[in-house]
Amino acid sequence: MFSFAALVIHSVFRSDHTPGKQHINMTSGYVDLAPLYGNDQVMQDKVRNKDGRGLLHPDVFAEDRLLFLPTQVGVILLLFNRNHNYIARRLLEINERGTWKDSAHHHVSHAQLAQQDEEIFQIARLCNCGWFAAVVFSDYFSAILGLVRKGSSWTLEPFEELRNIDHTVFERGRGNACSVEFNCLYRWHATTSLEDEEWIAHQLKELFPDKNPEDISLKDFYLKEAAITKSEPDLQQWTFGSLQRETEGPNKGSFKDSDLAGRLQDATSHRAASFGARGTPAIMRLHEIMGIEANRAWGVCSLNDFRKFLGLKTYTSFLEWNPNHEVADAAEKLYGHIDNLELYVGLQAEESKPLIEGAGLCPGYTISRAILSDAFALTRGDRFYTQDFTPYNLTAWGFADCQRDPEAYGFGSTLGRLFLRTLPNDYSKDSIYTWFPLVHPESMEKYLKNLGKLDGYDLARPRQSGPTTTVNGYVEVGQVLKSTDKYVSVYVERAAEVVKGKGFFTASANGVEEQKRFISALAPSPEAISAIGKYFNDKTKELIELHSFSLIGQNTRAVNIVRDVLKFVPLHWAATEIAGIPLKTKQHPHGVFTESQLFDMLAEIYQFVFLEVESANYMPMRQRVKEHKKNHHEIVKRLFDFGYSTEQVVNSILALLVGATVEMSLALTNVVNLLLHKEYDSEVTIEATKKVDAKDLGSLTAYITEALRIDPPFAGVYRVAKQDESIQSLNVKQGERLFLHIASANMNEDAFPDPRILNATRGRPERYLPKDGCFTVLGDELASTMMAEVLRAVVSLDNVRRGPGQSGKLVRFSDTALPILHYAYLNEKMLHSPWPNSMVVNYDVAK
Ligand code: HEM
Repeated sequence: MFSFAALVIHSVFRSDHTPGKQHINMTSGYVDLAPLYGNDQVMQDKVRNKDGRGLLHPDVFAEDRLLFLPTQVGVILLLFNRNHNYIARRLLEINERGTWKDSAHHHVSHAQLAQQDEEIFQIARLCNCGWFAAVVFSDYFSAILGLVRKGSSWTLEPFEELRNIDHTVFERGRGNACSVEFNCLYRWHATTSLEDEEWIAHQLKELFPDKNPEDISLKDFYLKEAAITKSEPDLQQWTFGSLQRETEGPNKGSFKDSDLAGRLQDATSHRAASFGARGTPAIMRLHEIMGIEANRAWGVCSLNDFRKFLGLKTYTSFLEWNPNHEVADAAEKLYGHIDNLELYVGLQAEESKPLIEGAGLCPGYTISRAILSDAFALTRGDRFYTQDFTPYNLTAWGFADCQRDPEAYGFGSTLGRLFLRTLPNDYSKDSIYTWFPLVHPESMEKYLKNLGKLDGYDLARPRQSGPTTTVNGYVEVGQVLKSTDKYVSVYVERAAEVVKGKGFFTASANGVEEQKRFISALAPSPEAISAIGKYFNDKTKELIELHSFSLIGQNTRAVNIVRDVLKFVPLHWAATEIAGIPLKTKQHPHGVFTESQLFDMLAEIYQFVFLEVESANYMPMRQRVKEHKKNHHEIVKRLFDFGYSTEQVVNSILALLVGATVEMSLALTNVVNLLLHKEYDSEVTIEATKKVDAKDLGSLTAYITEALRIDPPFAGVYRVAKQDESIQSLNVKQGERLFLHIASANMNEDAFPDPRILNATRGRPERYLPKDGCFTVLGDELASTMMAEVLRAVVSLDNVRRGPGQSGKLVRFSDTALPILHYAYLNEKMLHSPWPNSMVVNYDVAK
């Protein structure tokens, strides 16, 4: 808590220590992460890597004063360095305006690189500052106001547009200058924990080995500070708190994740001290003298003057200010009259607020009253958080990414999301250390117990999880996929978290048998398979017809093939034909769910069970998915009405609904996208487009197989090894988590000569890696037939082609942070999602 506070104050204060210049604040006075980015161009240039991607050097920051603070202060700031780089990488990958190029894959001139580096860097910086402010207004304020104890995710909204009573606009974004009084009331040295106190003692011993702490003078201190500043090494070499940078490997130059997490978790488990008179540790005597001297040099007002200014009652006696006789007497002896009580001492030694219901931080009342006004003024006055805080300036994704999320776990925690993003193997998805890092774990346990929410959290310190090994080789991937007894998926455990009882066959231990039984009931004969195929062909044509619109004066029609057709064909079949859930459409207004509602529910279940969920989203999504199951009483009821009698069958239907719809839609999208390949920037060459014969089901199926080799719906799958094994160069250990990168393995030159050529007549079907997803759920024949019939309907359109400009493109990007997604898309909230939502095609009709 107070280490984060130290970051806030270092963002807004940097008093010059040069004699005669102490009144100068050398930083901006805004919550702008100046300790990370520096206060001027010279310093900013030192932290930037400038290779065209807008990145910072790994694990650096600009503020040398942090090297003298307890280690965890610098560690939190390093996480903001990592967050900057995460954001910058995503900005380039998403490339919303299409103006940047990745120099790893394209030739880019120096001038262009410099310009794009500047653009990406500045946007990432704005977004990262948005994150910092979001932490201030979530975790930090929640602790200050005591909201976290109540389980509330409410917070102050200082940035909003407000009106005065006479309807004029209440000012915002008009600038800020931090007051000296704010500097004075924000010196919270009394809260230093015992562990940090020891750390300061140790540090002073190192700086002044020959002196007792009480003998160190201000002059000694300033001289030492100046000498250290002069001899500072390059900031890429800085280390602090005995942390060591890695000297080799892919993380060269960075600190070890586990070291950083260890320091943070230690700090969470250390108790802060309370505010109030005689609370500041003796070892910080000098720091306090500096504070008092600075305030006198600035000529600040008295405590009573300050209270008058704030509209508070002035004190009439020392005892009223602090009812502790010893403290009041001492102050009276020094200052004579209460009106003479100086501001610094008056604020720091005022009686502190008792820890009672509704109380939060518990400093003295005057500090607590003033701090919020100041915090409000300095953030609301910042144009970057008000008028200029727009999707235009931050990009749509960046703007969405840095919003405080009241739905986030930990009652809307932002720090938890930051930890899971930047230290993914060292913070766990449900630990209280992750979601309430500013509160002592023992206290948090009590609060959660009172709220009846202990169940949702793990009280233990997070355990480290091993990193995943990515397997790219064709032979290795194939071998692991085939050895289903030696390498298991984690779907079973995932499904068990949200689906009660047996029968969810797509994620169950004996799923293959169950699946076979189910499919033989569904499609017992070749005729039955043909009939289902016909349904898919008819439905595709029907949806195309329904959603097409004409272009004026031409015999051209257009349809959003992804949003209105491919997304919903499999859904219609599974919902209405199998589960008996009528969909709510224009023609059937009394259906149960709209197409999108059902798609979104099924997509979330699919993502939760089969895909990788961004760690910070895991717990909220788990909750929602459980709710979907509950809300599914309608589906379930209908299934029982339909004649099913056991939970097992209901679960089987759900498994089918989930496994045969959303992923098939994505696969179809990729196939159609390749089919329309023309005029599209791609590395793939299409050899056999003309050979796609709408009349020949076999040719359509071969085309689909080849298209999905080149552009599979997901990049790969996860497996866990049940024992040690060596496969060619791969040495697997029992318990190791493997990510089988199927998309890479599919590009193997030996198995598929000229792998980037889409050639539907390759033959040698055994060379294709085992198909996953809907092919496993429905069986190869049924799934292939369904998809081929959809494709047949699309290729039968006369002169089918991409819609003009952006409308005809499948806008997507690779997201290296979620490797399982071959491509990611921006959803309607502008956050990344595995599911596509738009691509327009045009086709001709007779006049
Ligand atoms: C426990 C570790 C800390 C140490 C060792 C420490 C040390 C110092 C030192 C040496 C100064 C310079 C004094 C001066 O310039 O007059 C200072 C200033 C200051 N400290 Fe701390 N501090 C710590 C924690 C905190 C915390 C938790 C806060 C409040 C949230 C805080 C607030 C301030 C403020 C506002 C200043 C004035 C900064 C300026 O004017 O540039 N400090 N501290």
